[in-house]
Amino acid sequence: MEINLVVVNVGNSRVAIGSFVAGELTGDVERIAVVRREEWAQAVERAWQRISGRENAAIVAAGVNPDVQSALSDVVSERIDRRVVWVGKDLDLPIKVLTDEPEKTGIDRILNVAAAYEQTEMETVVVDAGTAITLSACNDAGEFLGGAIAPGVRMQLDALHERTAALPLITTEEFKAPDEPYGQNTKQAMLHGVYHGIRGMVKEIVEAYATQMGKWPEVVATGGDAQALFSGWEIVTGITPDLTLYGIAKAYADHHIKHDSE
Ligand SMILES: Nc1ncnc2c1ncn2[C@@H]1O[C@H](COP(=O)(O)OP(=O)(O)OP(=O)(O)O)[C@@H](O)[C@H]1O
Ligand SMILES: CC(C)(CO)[C@@H](O)C(=O)NCCC(=O)O
Ligand SMILES: [K+]
Repeated sequence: MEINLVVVNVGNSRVAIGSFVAGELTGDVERIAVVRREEWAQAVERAWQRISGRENAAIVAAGVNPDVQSALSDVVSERIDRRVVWVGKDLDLPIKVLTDEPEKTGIDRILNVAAAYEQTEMETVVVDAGTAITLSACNDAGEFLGGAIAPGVRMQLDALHERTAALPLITTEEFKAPDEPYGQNTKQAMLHGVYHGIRGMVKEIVEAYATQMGKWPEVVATGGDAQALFSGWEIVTGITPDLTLYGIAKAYADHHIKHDSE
């Protein structure tokens, strides 16, 4: 079956939109703030125009943000006269999820692990540095084990500024590895706290999971802050920008392989 899809990940801060044409993620992925509804609606329409004439064209989405997800469903039915195919609701999850309540585990985390495991085929930890920073682990059979949830970069920087009198706002563009050994001014000191704090957390948690697993896992990073945080770091095996979108496409392909022959 040829895969022609618009894939949409509805996050907490941004909507990510990509197109798979003949099975390949083609063209730029657009990331637009969830509040800019008209802009992301137009991006979905543009993405649809790339694939609409093709075999089995569909719009497949996943999300962790119910209000924006229902806005996406409305936009797609009004402007494209299609129904969004939702992973988890209309499509089976692509991996087995061993958490206490799988339906409450973030679908982005599940899809990240599914997409990463497809490449690694071994114990894997995905670090998603988005609005929240999540770690999500699977065993060597690709089963989702659980993980960790912590505040993301933007959230940490905003909280430091908003809840103090003296701390400045650091913009996303300013966020990078600190270049002073001790943080000799306020902004450098904040970068030391947030940048090294997150890397230290990731290292500590990966070490704990490696001990549990009895083996060092592959560590794959994704999300808006992955490059700034992890570029060139030996703990992270690779940075894959659009992991969740690959997970959405995989869920669609797996579901059809399983059900079309029935
Ligand atoms: N151009 C940008 N606009 C917004 N955030 C950006 C940008 N570039 C980098 N970031 C960083 O990306 C992070 C948000 O990540 P991302 O966009 O992956 O999250 P998201 O879309 O809200 O997804 P999720 O809710 O799934 O984490 C913020 O902490 C911010 O620092
Ligand atoms: C943790 C976030 C916000 C990360 O996007 C998302 O995966 C989510 O809302 N998860 C639900 C809670 C859980 O994963 O256990
Ligand atoms: K994300």
